[in-house]
Amino acid sequence: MTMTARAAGIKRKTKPSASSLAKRVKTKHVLTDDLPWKKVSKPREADLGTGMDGFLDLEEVQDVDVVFEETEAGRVVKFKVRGEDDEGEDVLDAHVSEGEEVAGQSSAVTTENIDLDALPEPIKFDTKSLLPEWHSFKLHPQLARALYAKKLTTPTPIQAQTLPLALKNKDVVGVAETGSGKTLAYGLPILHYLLTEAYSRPIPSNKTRRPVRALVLAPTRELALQVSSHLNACLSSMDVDAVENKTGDDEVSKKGKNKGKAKAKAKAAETPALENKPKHPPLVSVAAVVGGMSAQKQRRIISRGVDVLVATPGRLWDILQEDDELATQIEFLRFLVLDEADRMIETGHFAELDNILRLTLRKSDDDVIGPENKMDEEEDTKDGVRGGDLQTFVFSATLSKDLQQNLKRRARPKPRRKADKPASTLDDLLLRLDFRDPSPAVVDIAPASRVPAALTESRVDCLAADKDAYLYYFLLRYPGRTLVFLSAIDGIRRLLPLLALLGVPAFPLHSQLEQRQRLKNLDRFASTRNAVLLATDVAARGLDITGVDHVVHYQAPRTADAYVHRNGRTARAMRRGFALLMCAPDERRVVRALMRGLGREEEELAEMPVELYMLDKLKARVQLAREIDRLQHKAKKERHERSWLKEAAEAMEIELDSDLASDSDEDKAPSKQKQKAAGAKAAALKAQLKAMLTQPLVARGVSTRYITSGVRSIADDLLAGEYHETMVGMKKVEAGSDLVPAKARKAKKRATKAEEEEFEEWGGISVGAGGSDDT
Ligand SMILES: Nc1ncnc2c1ncn2[C@@H]1O[C@H](COP(=O)(O)OP(=O)(O)OP(=O)(O)O)[C@@H](O)[C@H]1O
Repeated sequence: MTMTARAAGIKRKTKPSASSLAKRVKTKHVLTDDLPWKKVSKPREADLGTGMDGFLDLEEVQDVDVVFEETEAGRVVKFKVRGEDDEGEDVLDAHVSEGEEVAGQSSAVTTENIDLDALPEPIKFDTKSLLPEWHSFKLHPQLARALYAKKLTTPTPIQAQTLPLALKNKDVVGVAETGSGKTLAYGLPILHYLLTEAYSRPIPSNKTRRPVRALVLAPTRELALQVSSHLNACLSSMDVDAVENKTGDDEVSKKGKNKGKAKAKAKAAETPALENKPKHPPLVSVAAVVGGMSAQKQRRIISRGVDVLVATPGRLWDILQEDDELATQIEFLRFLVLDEADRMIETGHFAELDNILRLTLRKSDDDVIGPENKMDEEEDTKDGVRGGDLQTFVFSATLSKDLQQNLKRRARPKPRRKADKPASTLDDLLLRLDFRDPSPAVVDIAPASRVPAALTESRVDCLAADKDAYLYYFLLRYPGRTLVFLSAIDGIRRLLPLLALLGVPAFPLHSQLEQRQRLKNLDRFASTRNAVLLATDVAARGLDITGVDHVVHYQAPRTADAYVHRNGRTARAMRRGFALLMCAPDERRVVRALMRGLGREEEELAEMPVELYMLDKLKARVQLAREIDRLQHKAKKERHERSWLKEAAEAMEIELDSDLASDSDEDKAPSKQKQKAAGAKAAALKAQLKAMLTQPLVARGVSTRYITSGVRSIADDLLAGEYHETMVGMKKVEAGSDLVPAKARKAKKRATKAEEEEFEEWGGISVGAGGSDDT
């Protein structure tokens, strides 16, 4: 019989192999965690999303009998693994292995045909000629190959400045603008160290539990999964090879006469043909441990041995409380990283973070009992820093200058006793970090304004009640991938059906969604060209979503740091990006304060131009969509209340009063006729909206019949390739290219103050039921 198991809520049945049944001779009892789980590919038809390592894994197990045994404690389930021979654990390991990859981690693979005493086959890569700008760092060839394959030919400034320090064992505090490559700034030195170590010792058996050598703590699950997958990508040789060969081919076809040279280059990479070689366990493995996903599976992965553990503090602390061995390993870490440290104290996991960090503090010599399998420590010292000791990296785009100064000045902390009070602020926490380095290096290359050079900022002043229409205007006016930040989940829930009715593809992302759904929505957003992600600040930090064109602050963020990080989801890795701040009259003070917090003036933000004539047309659509949504919401609520009442009465075996059971009472339960009428009204409004949506939106003074006539000729736009398909008569331009400079805006404001006041008094459209701003 074959047993199937649930991983993140999915079941799958598989048949046992005929051979395994035929050869069945022995059985042994094991725990669920020790069963030979094997990853299977995600079924496409299940629409589970792609591209997020660890998002949802499906595992199956074969040749396992499920046995129910009566014990004193009651009936218990036991699993029996059938084996072909009597080699116990070996048999189990061999099953676990084949081709398994879990949570972005290449896990145990069969060690059959592998000479465990041999050193891993060295990798060669000609960094000097293929990646000259990385050459001086002398990174492990496997990393150089990965960088080459990913076409990361030049280190970013933060990488260039922190790598030499980190590679000399120094503790590093790195501050650089969002999207500037901080992950690799700390990831490369860690992987370099671990790979160098792994290639200089015999291939490890998959039976020994390797200790965790590096711990990366990140504030959100998505960020932890992203970091894990980012680091894994640097270790995945197969991927590297594929792209590398492709790179060679591309060069051949592109350069034509340089054919021979390009081929020689590709050859210089000297990619070992890995496909037909026996596989050994990964020499360095990276895995993520985050909440919202199977804790059992994460424990299993850790128990198999992970070199780099990327974790959110909450889940890691849960696991640590039950896993003494892991707790000991954390005490003897080689690398500790706090990614987005300043966010971590806001997430409600501060206590867990503090607890985890306490494990990394130096103990008095009497307390120290190293883990059995602790690697030999290096004894060399570079720049006064002893190798082999814990090395700490703290990275963020926003760490205050004061804090950096304090870090530099700080005295070496004394080991703390357990009874010490926990830290309560970021400064407190960082100052209590046990840097082994007497003078941690602080590299702060964030621009003073904290605005990446490639980001264009802008604002639009509008009434809170008009924000939906302004957002809709923006989405139609500047198509692209837009990330909209709201300050409350209610706001997302309200806006989502509204955008759906208006035909705008939008996905939600907030903490009350299941993790599976969160990752799936991220995936869908990333793979849909003109989509909207409606998110709370859970998406503000660290997320590296390819091709986010715009960030919209539907509500002003509460802090300057939040503003910086939200904006940082666009304009990453030197790509252009645009951020729009929607500012209602009652948010002006907040906006002023947050701009001051950035050392800037409120007026510095240029204004996004809005064609009021076009906006009015959109307001009519929005108004209608709100009314439909209100009717649908009301009908749904009534249906839900009635069925709940009925079910409760049935469960209690009581009869409902006739006025509750029947539909006769006007106030409490509308008649079927009333319901029907409401349904018909909603349907009629929907038809009206549909008709509206099919009508072209034509700017004032434009003739669609005679394209060369009218105040604005659309023929010119057509010829110039600037014809806007959705808003006819408006130029198709990138967001940010038509901004009104702040000074001009000020002058205009003075001149038209009276006019503006009139506009504000008019107040735009009214807010339907449940349609208030969720701030
Ligand atoms: N040397 C490089 N050259 C080009 N692109 C790079 C380089 N290093 C990293 N990148 C890319 O830059 C993007 C942003 O990197 P990363 O997520 O590490 O930024 P970050 O500084 O951590 O941002 P945030 O502050 O928002 O967390 C990623 O897509 C990454 O692949």
